[in-house]
Amino acid sequence: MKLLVKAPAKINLSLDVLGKREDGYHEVEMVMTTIDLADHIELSERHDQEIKIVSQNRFVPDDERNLAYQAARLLKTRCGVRQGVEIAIDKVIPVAAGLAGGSSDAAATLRGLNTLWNLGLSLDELATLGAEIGSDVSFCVYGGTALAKGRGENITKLPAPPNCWVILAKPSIGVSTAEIYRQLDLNEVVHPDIPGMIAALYTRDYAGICKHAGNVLESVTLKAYPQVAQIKKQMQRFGADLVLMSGSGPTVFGLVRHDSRLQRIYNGLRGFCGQVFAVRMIGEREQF
Ligand SMILES: C[C@@](CO)(OP(=O)(O)O)[C@H](O)COP(=O)(O)OP(=O)(O)OC[C@H]1O[C@@H](n2ccc(N)nc2=O)[C@H](O)[C@@H]1O
Ligand SMILES: Nc1ncnc2c1ncn2[C@@H]1O[C@H](COP(=O)(O)OP(=O)(O)O)[C@@H](O)[C@H]1O
Repeated sequence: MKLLVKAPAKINLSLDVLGKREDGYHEVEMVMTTIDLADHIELSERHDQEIKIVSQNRFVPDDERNLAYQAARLLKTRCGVRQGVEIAIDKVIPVAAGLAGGSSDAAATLRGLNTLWNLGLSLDELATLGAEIGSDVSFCVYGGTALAKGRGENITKLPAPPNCWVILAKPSIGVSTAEIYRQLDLNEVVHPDIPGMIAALYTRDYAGICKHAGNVLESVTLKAYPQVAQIKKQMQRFGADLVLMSGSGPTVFGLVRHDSRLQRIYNGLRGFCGQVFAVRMIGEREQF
């Protein structure tokens, strides 16, 4: 039997870091939302016990370093599953981009195998397991829009943002999340107004969302990679309503409501930047 699962990317509308923890991670508060840019994962039953990763993308590891592999191995061990699986990843989300591509592949694998292997686990149980794989996996298990606390695994559902376009610009560099957190100096950052962002989501206030968005990791990535700061400036100049880096970067996203302005920004960035996408927010939890 085969099963197709969608693994959508996320953007961080807000990302605040409150402090460093004893376990080496940082205490965060993030408002995250899923967007309509997704990897496609095909899960096929195998009659041996192996987990096999197949992907055409040379940046995607095909062994146990792959987060989807780790998701399958975790479910196999915890639920005592004997069967194997082939996980074919059709990679659309740029790798190491701040868009949680690997985390979303892991989350989609957890959801998909829960069905394929008839395990009967709830989304909450899958999200708890996901946290063992990576900080962003729990959010990706649910999708939609949420406040993420702790190291990212403590999820509270939020209303979807009002409908708008998201333009993503990914320069041809990859960024190490661990390295960006390591270089963060909390004395230097301006903390975003997370309660303001949450209130704006509840009142469907698009201008309020743009006003209260912020990402403290920009203080590191924009300095270390001037091309990211330059893309941000370009997108602002082309007239996006909000321009912000997603996660640890290097992807920069812009929000716009009007099609005419979307065209102008999209055309202006193409040729100037490695990869450019124009997508919709999903915002709501999907039925998986
Ligand atoms: C920055 C964010 C924002 O959504 O996303 P990305 O830019 O990776 O997409 C996340 O916090 C990333 O989540 P994720 O990529 O799952 O991180 P993990 O694999 O758990 O951790 C990678 C490394 O980042 C650091 N890390 C991560 C999360 C956190 N709350 N504090 C940290 O200090 C740790 O050094 C850890 O070893
Ligand atoms: N399924 C996967 N897809 C992409 N990258 C993966 C995957 N599994 C593991 N990785 C590794 O995770 C790292 C981070 O990739 P990714 O999840 O795309 O970025 P980010 O954490 O910035 O959102 C990459 O360097 C890659 O080697």
